[in-house]
Amino acid sequence: TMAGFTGGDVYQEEFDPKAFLEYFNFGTNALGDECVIFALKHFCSLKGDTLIDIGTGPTIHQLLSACECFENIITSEYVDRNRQELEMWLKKEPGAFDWSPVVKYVCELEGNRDKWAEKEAKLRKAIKQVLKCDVHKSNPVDPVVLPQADCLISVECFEASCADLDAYRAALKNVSSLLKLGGHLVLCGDLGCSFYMVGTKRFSCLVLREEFLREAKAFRGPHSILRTRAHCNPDTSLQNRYSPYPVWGEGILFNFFCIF
Ligand SMILES: C[S@@+](CC[C@H](N)C(=O)[O-])C[C@H]1O[C@@H](n2cnc3c(N)ncnc32)[C@H](O)[C@@H]1O
Repeated sequence: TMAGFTGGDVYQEEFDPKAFLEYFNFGTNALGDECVIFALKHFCSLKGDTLIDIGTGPTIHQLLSACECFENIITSEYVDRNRQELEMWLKKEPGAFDWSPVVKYVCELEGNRDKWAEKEAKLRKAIKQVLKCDVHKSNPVDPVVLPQADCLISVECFEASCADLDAYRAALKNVSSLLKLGGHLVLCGDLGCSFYMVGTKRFSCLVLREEFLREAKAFRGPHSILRTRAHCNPDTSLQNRYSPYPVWGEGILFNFFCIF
C-alpha cells in the first residue's frame, strides 16, 4: 500500500549496504543462491559496447558476465552509502565485500573456472563511472549527460523505487532516454513480491505481475524475451527458513528476466 511505501528518503537514511550484501553470501542460503543463479545464467547472454546499470545498489553480480562483452560499464545508484560500498570494492579497500564465491560461480557457468581473478580485474576496469541516479528524474543521472548506451540493465530497482504501476511506467520512460534506439533494456526481479528486508528494516516492493511486464514489453517493440521461473516452495514455513528475503507478500515467488 502507499502508506507503507518506502521512498528515496527512507533509502538514503536506512538502506544498509552491509545488511543487503548478506543476500550474496553465496553458499550460505540455498534459496538465495537459486535466485542469484537464475539471474546469473541469463546475464551471460548480453552483448554490446556500453552498458548502464540502473539502481546498482552495493552489488556487482549483475555485471559479472556483461564485463566480458561491454568495455564501458556505468553504474548508477540513489543511496550514497551504496555508491561508497561499490567504490570500496572497485578500489580493493579493506572491508569491501568478498564477491569471489559469486565470481567463481559465474566463471564456472562461462566455462572458465580458473579465470575468476582476471574477471574481477576486467570488471574493475570496465566500470568507468559510479553515478548518482534517481529514476524519477527525466534524466535519471542529472546533472551528468550520458551518450545513449547499447544496453540498460536494472535489477529489482523500479519495483523498489516506485509506489505504483504508473510511477513504474514513468520511471521506465525516464530511463529509456539513456538507451540507443534498438538497444536492449534488461529487467530482472521477482513477481508478486510486496516487500523485502535489509537487515531488520522493511522496504516496500511494488507487486509485479507477468501481465504488466508483457504490457511494458509491448511498448518497447517485438524483439523481447520474457522468462519467468517459479522459485520457491509455497510452504511458508520453508520460505521463512530459506527465503533470501524473510517473508514474501504472496505464497510463491517467481523470478523474472526480460530483455526488451
Ligand atoms: C533491491 S535493491 C537492488 C540492488 C541491486 N540492483 C541488486 O540487484 O542487488 C534496490 C535498489 O534501488 C535503489 N533505489 C531506490 N530508489 C531509487 C531511485 N529513486 N532511483 C534509483 N535507484 C533507487 C536502492 O537504493 C537500492 O540500491
